[in-house]
Amino acid sequence: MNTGIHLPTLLMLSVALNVLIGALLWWIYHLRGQQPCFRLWALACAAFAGGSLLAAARELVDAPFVTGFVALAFLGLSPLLVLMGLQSFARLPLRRQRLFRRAALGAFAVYLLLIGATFLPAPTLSRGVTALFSALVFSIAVYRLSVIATQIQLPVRVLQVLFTVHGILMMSQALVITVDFLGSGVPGLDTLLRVILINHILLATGTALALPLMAFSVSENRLRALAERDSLTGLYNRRSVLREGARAFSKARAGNSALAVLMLDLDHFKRINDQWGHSIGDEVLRFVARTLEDELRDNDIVGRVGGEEFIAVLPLAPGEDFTHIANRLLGAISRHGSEIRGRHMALSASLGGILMSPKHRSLADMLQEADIALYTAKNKGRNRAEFPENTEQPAVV
Ligand SMILES: Nc1nc2c(ncn2[C@@H]2O[C@H](COP(=O)(O)OP(=O)(O)OP(=O)(O)O)[C@@H](O)[C@H]2O)c(=O)[nH]1
Repeated sequence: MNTGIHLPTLLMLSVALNVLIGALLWWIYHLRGQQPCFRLWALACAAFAGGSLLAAARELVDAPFVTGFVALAFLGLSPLLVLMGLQSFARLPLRRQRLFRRAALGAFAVYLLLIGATFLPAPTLSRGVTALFSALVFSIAVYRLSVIATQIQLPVRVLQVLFTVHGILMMSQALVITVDFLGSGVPGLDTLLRVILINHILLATGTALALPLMAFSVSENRLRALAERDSLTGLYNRRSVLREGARAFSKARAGNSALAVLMLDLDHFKRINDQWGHSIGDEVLRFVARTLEDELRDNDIVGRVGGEEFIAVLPLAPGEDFTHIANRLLGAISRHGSEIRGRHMALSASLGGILMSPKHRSLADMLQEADIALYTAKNKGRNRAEFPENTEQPAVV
């Protein structure tokens, strides 16, 4: 079977690309505060390029130790360095990182022993060992990726596919070589190995390109979370909830649909801090955030806008009564908040709620009225909700 691909050209192209990407990763390593994953991935590219060059030199020079054993050592090291980079990128606790590094070094030592033991009597078998080792490393890398980040789907999925296909390819190579070694004979072995090699080269180059893409997407996500989220509760911060709320306001106006704004403030929160300490106070704030998330829907917009003050912007279905939702929230807070981390406390909140009407020109108008309603709720004794446009519906908590 003619693959139609000139292998030496493809090999040289891939070596050149890996050297270039490796240099880029090394540069990024220095630019980005020496994040170790970039150095490890740069070294992985170098190991792949070096191993490929040495293996290719087999045709030109008669130095089997260098073009065989050393080349295979580099080619096995390359996926291991990719995995070590992923491990470091995942920001695991230091103890687990150290444990993994030791396990990786141990596995590499065993690998070197195996290729060393098989190289002289059966050089082809040592290539099978490299393939098997790479397949194992790729399987672990697929698992590691699934744990890394759940928010950024695409680049992680691309890498997972690359690793999976690469793992399967390497496993097939190991199987083909073993079957042939055991004397069963594989028809067209050379062509088969050549096809596997071509795909191996393409996949390795693809991985080198996808790794920085994945790293940047994750960093971008982390930065965005820092800029948009309240670090204590994970809810939107003031800026984001106002921005998203304003968007929902415009959408509701344009679509002539209903929208409500709720402003919620915990009652006597200072007393909780004073009595139980700040860390329990923080726990209470996290509890309220979780309660809001659980009680509200996915398309509702919720944020923490001050110490113990929260805002929710609720797009409503036709005819939906938002006062029920508001009272349900207050009920959930006082019911489930009676015990936090084993401490009995009478947690409650006050709420001001407002329904969008034609007089509101912006979200700010609604917030202003919701704030006044909240103030009224506090003045009327707290633990209640006030709705200026719905005064016939008393707040029941
Ligand atoms: N634990 C914790 N406390 C905070 C945080 N931000 C603000 N606070 C505290 O929240 C308390 C707010 O107190 P006040 O504004 O007097 O409000 P309050 O005690 O809830 O009284 P009312 O709102 O009138 O019912 C202060 O003690 C702040 O120190 C935070 O992030 N964590």
